[in-house]
Amino acid sequence: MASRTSRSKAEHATAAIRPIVRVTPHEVHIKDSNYYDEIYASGKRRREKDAILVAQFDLKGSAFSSVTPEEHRQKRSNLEKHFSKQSVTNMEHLIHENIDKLDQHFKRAYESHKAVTLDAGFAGLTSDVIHKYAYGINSGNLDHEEFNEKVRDGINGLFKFGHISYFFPIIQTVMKSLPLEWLEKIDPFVYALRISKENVTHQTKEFLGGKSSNSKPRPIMEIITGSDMPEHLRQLEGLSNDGFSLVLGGTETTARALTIAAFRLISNENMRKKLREELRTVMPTPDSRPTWSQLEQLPYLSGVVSEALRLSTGIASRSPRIAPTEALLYKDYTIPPGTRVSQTNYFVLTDPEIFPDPHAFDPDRWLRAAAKGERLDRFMVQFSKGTRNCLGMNLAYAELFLVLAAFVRRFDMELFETTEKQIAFVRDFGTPYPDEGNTTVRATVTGVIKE
Ligand code: HEM
Repeated sequence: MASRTSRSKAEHATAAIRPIVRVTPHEVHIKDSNYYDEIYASGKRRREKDAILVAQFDLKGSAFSSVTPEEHRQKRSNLEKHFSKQSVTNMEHLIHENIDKLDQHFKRAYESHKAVTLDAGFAGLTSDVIHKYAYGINSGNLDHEEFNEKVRDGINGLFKFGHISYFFPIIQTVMKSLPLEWLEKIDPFVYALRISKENVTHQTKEFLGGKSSNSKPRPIMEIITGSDMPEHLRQLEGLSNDGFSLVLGGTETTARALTIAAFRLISNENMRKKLREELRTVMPTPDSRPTWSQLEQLPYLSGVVSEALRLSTGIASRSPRIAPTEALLYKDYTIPPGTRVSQTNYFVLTDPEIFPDPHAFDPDRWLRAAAKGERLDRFMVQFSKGTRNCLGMNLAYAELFLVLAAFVRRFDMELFETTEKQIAFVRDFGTPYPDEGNTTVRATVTGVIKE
């Protein structure tokens, strides 16, 4: 399959005439890490998304697809409180329950000497957590013997299909009207996308009809579809698409960050030992269950999490903003109001002026920066910035801290038939992909830590 955008092609294109390039007739790209906050601004500085660009994802009526700040605020405020730091802290037990399941997989793999596919395990975990939190259902990925290798098919479908439907919007209507059995044969990824969307719509409809999940605490979608919510917000399409963006956003990005970290930690024994020693302070035994808040205090683990987020990139594609009433000033340039302006997150996250030797996974860079009083976190744009930043970032952080702590404190692993090639960012389909297939890391479990 042809790649959507080759990373190196994009790098060369923007490097040639940096830092400001008109990348399409309607969009200006500014490659300057210090200018990011101007484009992705918050507060009173009005920023909109582009209606044509968001339409490619077919998530009508959702917070993600809102164009104006007013519409966005109304939709997002409904969801936001469930992803505050406090709310995520309150649902930590859900993450722990799924870590326990992953743990059992790794212990069985140790006994059977079979290789485990870590990326599928991590995507299974993030998907099971968000399904339970948002819908109160067990999506059961971690109950499969080999995890659920197909868990990411729907997401792949969305990103790959979104690119085509951006240029040919009519194709969305065609794909929706095709019988499922035909669609399965034509494109298994778009088929998986339609199945997951139909499931989410079905669940949302049931909640809107008054069904109770009997889950404690009540799942987010049950709360926001409740009869006590304002009627104009209780619309099936918008709510289903909000639920679908949670499920989509909550799976692949965090799983990829976990996979990149796992690859580096398995490959580097010194790093693993250093982290394990630090973890012993809050995990006296391998089975200890530290809290996210305890783990966040650990400087080396924090460095590992930051490097995982930085080098996994998050969203690879450009996501422009429009300042509808403000002319943006960049050096000698005045960008007229209404222009799409973007900056690719990857360029900031690997800017050698800010992160020397940018492709090295180096948790210590965070400790060195802190000792010098440097604020590298200002350039951590993987969750974007401003009013349209990531809704689920606290959940992503909690999962990263809790899963990586258990992974390193409890197991030793060796890579199995996996090289840098399988984790490299070569193709951009919304999130980064290697040359072929998904980001994949396979490993054998060589030790279960006893003390
Ligand atoms: C490492 C993990 C993650 C990364 C790197 C990430 C990255 C991002 C980015 C860059 C955006 C802005 C997209 C844009 O410009 O349109 C975004 C938005 C969003 N993310 Fe995440 N995300 C992550 C995890 C999550 C999780 C766990 C959830 C689920 C709860 C989630 C749900 C969303 C939603 C719903 C939006 C749309 C927010 C809005 O427009 O108001 N993300 N994410």
